[in-house]
Amino acid sequence: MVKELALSTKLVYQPNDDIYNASVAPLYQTTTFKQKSVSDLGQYDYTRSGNPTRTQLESQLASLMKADHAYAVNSGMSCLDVISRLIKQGDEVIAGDDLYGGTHRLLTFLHKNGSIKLKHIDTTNTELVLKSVTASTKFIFLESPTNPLIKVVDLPAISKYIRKNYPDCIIVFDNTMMTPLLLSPLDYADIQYESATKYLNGHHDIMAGVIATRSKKLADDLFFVINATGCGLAPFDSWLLLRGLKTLSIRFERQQANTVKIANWLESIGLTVRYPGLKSHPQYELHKSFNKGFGAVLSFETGSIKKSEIITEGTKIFGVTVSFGCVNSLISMPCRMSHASIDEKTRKERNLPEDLIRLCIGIEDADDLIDDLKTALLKSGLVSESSTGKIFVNSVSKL
Ligand SMILES: Cc1ncc(COP(=O)(O)O)c(C=O)c1O
Ligand SMILES: N[C@@H](CCSC[C@H](N)C(=O)O)C(=O)O
Repeated sequence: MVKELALSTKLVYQPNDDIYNASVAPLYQTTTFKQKSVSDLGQYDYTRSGNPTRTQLESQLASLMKADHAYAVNSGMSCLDVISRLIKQGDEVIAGDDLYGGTHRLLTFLHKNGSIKLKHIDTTNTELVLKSVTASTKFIFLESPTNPLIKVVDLPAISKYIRKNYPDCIIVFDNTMMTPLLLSPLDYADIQYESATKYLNGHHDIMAGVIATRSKKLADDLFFVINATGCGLAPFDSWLLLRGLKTLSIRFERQQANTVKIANWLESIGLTVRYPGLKSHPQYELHKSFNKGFGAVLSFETGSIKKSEIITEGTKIFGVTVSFGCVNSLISMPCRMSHASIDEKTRKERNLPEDLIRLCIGIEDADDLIDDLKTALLKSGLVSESSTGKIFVNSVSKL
């Protein structure tokens, strides 16, 4: 039996069949392909329908995602747009109530249009999910750990129940936070998608998304929409993503190691930190039971919007930036930035704290990052430094 290559090898080992044996897959920066005859299209005719650079990327992504079919599109939101076009008018859809703000925005738009019947529920409450899914539920949208509250969804339990009782319900999983390195969602879900803008590319220089499935029927339907709407990833962006993928494993390893160190430091000074790699996380064991790591995003509250603003704006190495997965460390206030598309009333209903700070850790030196945070925390007055250099939280005042 041939031993399967490890993901870290598959990321850099990208064989291609270039006629000149180029070490790096060539970039086919072309819109059209000449045909042998009017009736013989050949493999490619038009880049919206297919392009060799995109095919190279898609076959690598399929292998990484343990999928039979993978498609590269022009953003993570395009993935959701394509998938949502498979929903038939009036179909009931269940979605988590702590999904990424843009996901909430598009699904809510479709609901208000009357295209879908959407129920937002707390999908980290497994009992509630099992009670809420019925024969009318055609799609369920899940994400874990959630962004930005870092709550864990019991994907294996939910999948087992749905597959046994409602095999026609399509389980869609957004794996942006974990990447194929830490989780293979297709072991549990019918469709996996990821914003490749984040870790897969890793350098914040392209927008991209990936949709993967093991079902031929779903793959055909997804491809139809991608070709019909024209959201396939452009050749140059496909080429850049192929390059970014090569360092995913090494980047993510460093990002996680830094995050563990920073999460422990923040906890040690008295803050309550949301990170599934901390034993204090209420779902630490659950997360560990089906993921191979903890990721590189954490969040914490300060008890004061003003202090959160001073901390966020008071860092130097951390960029005040939306998004995550970049080699650079980023700091943000989700309610003002990435999740501002969720209105204030809904944020309140979903217990999304307005003072929440999200850290997305990069590959810099962890001690430099801690020093940067220390300076900003001291500036905000949230923490003090003792004569022996010990940092401690003063008190978490009310909002
Ligand atoms: C979890 C998650 N899914 C999907 C998206 C959408 O991806 P993109 O920005 O590439 O459209 C984002 C962020 O934007 C995200 O955080
Ligand atoms: N203005 C953008 C905000 C993008 S947020 C990107 C990312 N998913 C994150 O969580 O930071 C928008 O309106 O979508």
